[in-house]
Amino acid sequence: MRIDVVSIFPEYLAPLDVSLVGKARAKGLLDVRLHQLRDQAHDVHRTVDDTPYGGGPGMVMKPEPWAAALEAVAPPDGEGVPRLIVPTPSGRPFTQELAVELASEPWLLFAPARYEGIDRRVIEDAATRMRVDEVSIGDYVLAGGEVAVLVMVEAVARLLPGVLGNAESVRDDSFAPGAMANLLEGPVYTKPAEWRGREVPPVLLSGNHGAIARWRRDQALRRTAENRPDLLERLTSGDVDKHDRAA
Ligand SMILES: N#Cc1c(-c2ccc3ccn(Cc4ccc(CN5CCOCC5)cc4)c3c2)n[nH]c1N
Repeated sequence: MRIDVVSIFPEYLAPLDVSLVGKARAKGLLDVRLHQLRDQAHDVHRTVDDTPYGGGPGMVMKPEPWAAALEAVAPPDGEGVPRLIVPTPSGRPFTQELAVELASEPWLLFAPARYEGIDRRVIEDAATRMRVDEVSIGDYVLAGGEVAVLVMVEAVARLLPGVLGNAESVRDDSFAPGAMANLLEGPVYTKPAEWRGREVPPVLLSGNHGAIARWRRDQALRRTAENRPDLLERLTSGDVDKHDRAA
C-alpha cells in the first residue's frame, strides 16, 4: 500500500517512522510519502490560507495550493488513482469497518487541513477524479487533521498482511467478526502471579482453555455493559443470554 499525506506540518507525521508503521515501511509493506503543502504556494510568504467568504471565525485554506499539491501527488494523467481521505469534524465516523475497507485500497491520499478547513471547491474538484471520503475520528474538536491521519494510518496499517507478527492478531479485535465481535477487551494479566497482594484470576492459570474463553467473554460483556452499553444493542439476543445482560 502507498500512503501520501499533504500537510503544512509534515513533521507532525514523524510518528509514522516508528513502531508498527515504521516497521511496516522498513519491510516494504507500506510506502509512506509526506508532502509540504507550502511547496505549492508560490508567493513570497507561501500563503495557504485566507479570510472566509461570508465572514466568520478563523481562516480557510486556499484552493490553489491544495489543488496543485493533490495533482502533484496524483497527476490527472498519471498511473492509478488514490482514494482521498479528508479528516474533518463534520465527516463520517472513522470505524473499524472503515479501517478494514481502507486496508484493501492500493493507494490512500490524506489531506489533513488546518485553520477552518479547505475551500469546498477543492473537495468537489477532486471528487471528479477520485473517490473522496470526509472522515471524523471522534466527537471532539481538534486543531487540525494530522492527528486523525496518525490514527487512521495506524488502524489501517495493522490490518495489512504481514504487519502484525504471528503473536499478535487482528482476529481478536473488539470490532472484528467472531465470538468477541462488538465487545470491548476484558482485563489482561502477565507475570508475576501475585503482585502487591493482588493475584491473577485462578482460571487464567488453570490451563482449562474452555473455562478461560468463557471467563474472558464474561469479562468482555461486563466491561462492554459498563463502558459501552450501546455496543450491546448490536448483539443479537442469541449472542447474549438474559443472565449475561443482567450481569
Ligand atoms: N478527523 C477529525 C477531527 C477534527 C479536525 C479535522 C481536520 C481539521 C482541519 C482544521 N480543523 C480545526 C477545526 C476545528 C473546528 C471546526 C468547526 N468550526 C465551525 C465554526 O466555528 C468554529 C469551529 C473547523 C476546523 C480540523 C479538525 N476535529 N475533530 C475531529 N474528530
